[in-house]
Amino acid sequence: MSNLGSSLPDATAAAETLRVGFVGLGIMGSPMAQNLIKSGYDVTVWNRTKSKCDPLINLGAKYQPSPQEVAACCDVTFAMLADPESALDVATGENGAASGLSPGKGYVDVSTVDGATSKLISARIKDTGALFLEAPVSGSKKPAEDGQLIFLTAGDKALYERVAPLLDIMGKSKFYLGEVGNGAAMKLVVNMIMGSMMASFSEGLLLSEKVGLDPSILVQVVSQGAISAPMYSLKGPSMVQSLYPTAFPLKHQQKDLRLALGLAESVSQSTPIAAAANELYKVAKSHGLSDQDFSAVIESLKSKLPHSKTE
Ligand SMILES: NC(=O)C1=CN([C@@H]2O[C@H](COP(=O)(O)OP(=O)(O)OC[C@H]3O[C@@H](n4cnc5c(N)ncnc54)[C@H](OP(=O)(O)O)[C@@H]3O)[C@@H](O)[C@H]2O)C=CC1
Ligand SMILES: O=CCCC(=O)O
Repeated sequence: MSNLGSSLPDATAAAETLRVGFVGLGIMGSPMAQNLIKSGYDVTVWNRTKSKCDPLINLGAKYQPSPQEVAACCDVTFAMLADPESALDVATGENGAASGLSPGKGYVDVSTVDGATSKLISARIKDTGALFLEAPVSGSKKPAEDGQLIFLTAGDKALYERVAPLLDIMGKSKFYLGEVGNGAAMKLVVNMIMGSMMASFSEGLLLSEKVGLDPSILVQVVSQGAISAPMYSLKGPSMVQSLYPTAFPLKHQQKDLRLALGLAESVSQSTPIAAAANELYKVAKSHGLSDQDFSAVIESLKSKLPHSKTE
């Protein structure tokens, strides 16, 4: 029986009594934490850039000045960080969450990272006697706002069960995939497919235009056929206008392709389509499009690229 299972209150009464930490309040973390606050949870937040905490504090969240102090005063702490480096640092670095954890507590990392990073974080968290769950999400800014994310979890089953009511507030479904690393791998495979789909869609939009077709009509045709995907209907109209309002930053999509290619390499799986797509995202990054939506990858296929910038 886990410490967490024996020392935390029953899930049925959890909303009133469970103290929830949330560190990392970017595009995804902010709406996820907001949904927990609105559901009545006692939420304590931290973010590297403190000003991003303010809207949540105004909604009733408490604030602590470090991940360590968040973890120390909460039963369960969620982390939504940019990449493997920041996820590792916030969990295990100086004043990181691990230094505030102890038996009876839990740490849930919902960032998209590779399995090796997730295992490092897990080992450090488990050293403290706390429980660990990796739980990256499928779904972007709007699903995060609407509580419609898909959680891909792995790790301590007792923690999965304990936080299930919270995952149900932030998401529409959740998968428990066993050992730490499996959630990360599932997420990377999904985002590898997504990155290639977006690159291929970009080629189609530009080709249609070049042969004299209206790319807006291509978007409509695609949306009614077998290759229809919400992503094309959602992003297509703005891509046609060369507009890329950020929901999923391009730099994160390229990070996910890079990590997925590493995963494929580790098992000698051939992934030439994803490798080609990754090159397009790298070109887009080198032209200053990192913080635009990942649909801006289309710009890397245009003969006139936006103003160049070295990153
Ligand atoms: N946006 C999306 O559609 C989706 C994103 N994801 C994944 O979720 C994660 C977060 O994405 P998203 O919210 O979009 O990203 P953002 O870039 O909006 O937010 C990143 C967060 O990480 C923090 N951060 C970055 N570097 C550090 C550091 N060195 N130390 C401490 N904190 C740091 C940022 O803090 P600060 O505010 O100070 O910069 C911010 O809170 C990523 O792993 C991404 O791949 C998963 C599903 C969908
Ligand atoms: O990691 C980002 C995923 C975005 C999405 O699933 O729409």
